[in-house]
Amino acid sequence: MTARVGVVTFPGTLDDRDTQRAVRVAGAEAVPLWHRDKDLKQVDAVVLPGGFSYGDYLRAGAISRFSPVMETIIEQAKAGMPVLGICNGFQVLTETHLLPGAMLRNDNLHFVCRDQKLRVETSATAWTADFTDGQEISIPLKNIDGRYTAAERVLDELEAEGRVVFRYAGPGADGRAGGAGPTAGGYGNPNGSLRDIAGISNAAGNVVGLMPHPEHAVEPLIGTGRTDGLGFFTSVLKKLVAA
Ligand SMILES: NC(=O)CC[C@H](N)C(=O)O
Repeated sequence: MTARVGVVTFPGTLDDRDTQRAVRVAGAEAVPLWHRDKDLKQVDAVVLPGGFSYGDYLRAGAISRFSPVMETIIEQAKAGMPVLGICNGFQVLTETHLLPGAMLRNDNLHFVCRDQKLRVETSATAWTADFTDGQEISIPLKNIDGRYTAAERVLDELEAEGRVVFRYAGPGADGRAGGAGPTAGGYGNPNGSLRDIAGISNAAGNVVGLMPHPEHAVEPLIGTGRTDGLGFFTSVLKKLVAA
């Protein structure tokens, strides 16, 4: 049976089409979910794509948090359903408190758009099982509110529990360093995120959020031609088949 992966569209979402395509390229059925749907149409997993949901008013992700679709997603995520938040989706996940911390404006106050190298710190999540620990990948990054922040205590806890899933690890494979911020460690960290954190998971490992965009790097003919993002979508399929 083909796994069904829901892709949420809020007003202002940008990357839902690319995310649906990435799901299909990986071999699953992409199920569009509208922000007003409380019913998740029996999907096995959900992706919250990038964009500017509700225009990023108040704060990125702050209004989406109260949408009907999120009510059910929060419930299901707590029951173990795999959820991936990409960029604006990660911002929504911190606003809902499914993931700890918050996203601040990039330290250079600019929208940063570049190819970004990441280190996959752990393959022990629903969305990274197809990578190896320490593997370096390059996928696009494009945001203005990407500076991950959390209390020291929370950061220590994330590290101790192996929940830092991705760290910024240098400019992307295209070698362009564009947009690195003033507090960044060399050109590696593009926005001043604490401890170079690009993505984290919840304690159970089913909910993952990251700022860079795997859905834009799944086909050799598009973009940088790299397919490093495909592993996110194939990882969750294996998990669903095994379940
Ligand atoms: N690409 C995106 O998802 C943009 C995310 C967000 N609205 C920001 O600019 O920070």
